[in-house]
Amino acid sequence: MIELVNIKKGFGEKIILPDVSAVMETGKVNLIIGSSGSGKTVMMKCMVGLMPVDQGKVLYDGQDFTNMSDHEKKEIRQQIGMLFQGSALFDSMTVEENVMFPLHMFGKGTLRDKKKRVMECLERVQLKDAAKKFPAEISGGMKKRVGIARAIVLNPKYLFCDEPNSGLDPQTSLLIDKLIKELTLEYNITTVINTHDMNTVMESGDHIVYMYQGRKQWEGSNKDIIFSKDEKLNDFIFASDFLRDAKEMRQLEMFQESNWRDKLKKG
Ligand SMILES: Nc1ncnc2c1ncn2[C@@H]1O[C@H](COP(=O)(O)OP(=O)(O)OP(=O)(O)O)[C@@H](O)[C@H]1O
Repeated sequence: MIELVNIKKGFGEKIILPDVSAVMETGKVNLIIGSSGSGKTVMMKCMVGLMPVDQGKVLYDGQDFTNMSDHEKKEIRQQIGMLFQGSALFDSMTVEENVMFPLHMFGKGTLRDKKKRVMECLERVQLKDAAKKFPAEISGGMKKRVGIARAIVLNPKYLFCDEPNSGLDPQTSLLIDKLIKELTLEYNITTVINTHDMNTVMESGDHIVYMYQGRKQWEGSNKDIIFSKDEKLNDFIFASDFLRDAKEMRQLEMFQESNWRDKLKKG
């Protein structure tokens, strides 16, 4: 579990996150959503320590990351996997070498053990056959999967994904979402995804934090969204007439489920 406690972050006079508190839950896909400029990336960078916070703290399973020594921070960082926007693979390295990279940096054990672990991860993302290829020789979806294999190679407790679906077609996006969700459950990872993708929200949003102008405007699950009365959230998620209609249809379907009265009361 990752907790943000009263995080404040600004640049000069400009305050981006005035006071954010949120919990990223273990074994769940936690999504940070919000329009452009709402502070999602700044929040994620504060969480992983790429940006120092002005006030407040970030706790990793109860440990105060914000006030740790560099040595202690390094230990937490080794438990963090990151999937960057655009995959950020090294072009001059093969798929296998890209996935090996974190093991060379931080991993213990023999070269043989490391190679075995790399192949396990490539197998998990169904890319064993592409091990000797270079990034230029594979598709965007495959690159994302290499990025995922690299992010999980050190068995992370925490996984951060920045816009994992950017540049992918809807079908490939769904496959990537499914893979991230499966890995999250399989290894009980605290996964945090920064996304604009509404498919991801509706399919993978176990826990969603909606940011509006640097503040946490709403939080809940993909099921709660259907019944949310928060106008800003509704304008953001159900932006088109088509999606508003789809929401109403889904509400009708869910009304027929047993606990609909509770959902309505909750809002
Ligand atoms: N290093 C920086 N220096 C100054 N301002 C910054 C810096 N990084 C971000 N900002 C500002 O913080 C605000 C929030 O930016 P952020 O990148 O977090 O938005 P976002 O919600 O991730 O947007 P997008 O969805 O477009 O990626 C923006 O106004 C941005 O200009």
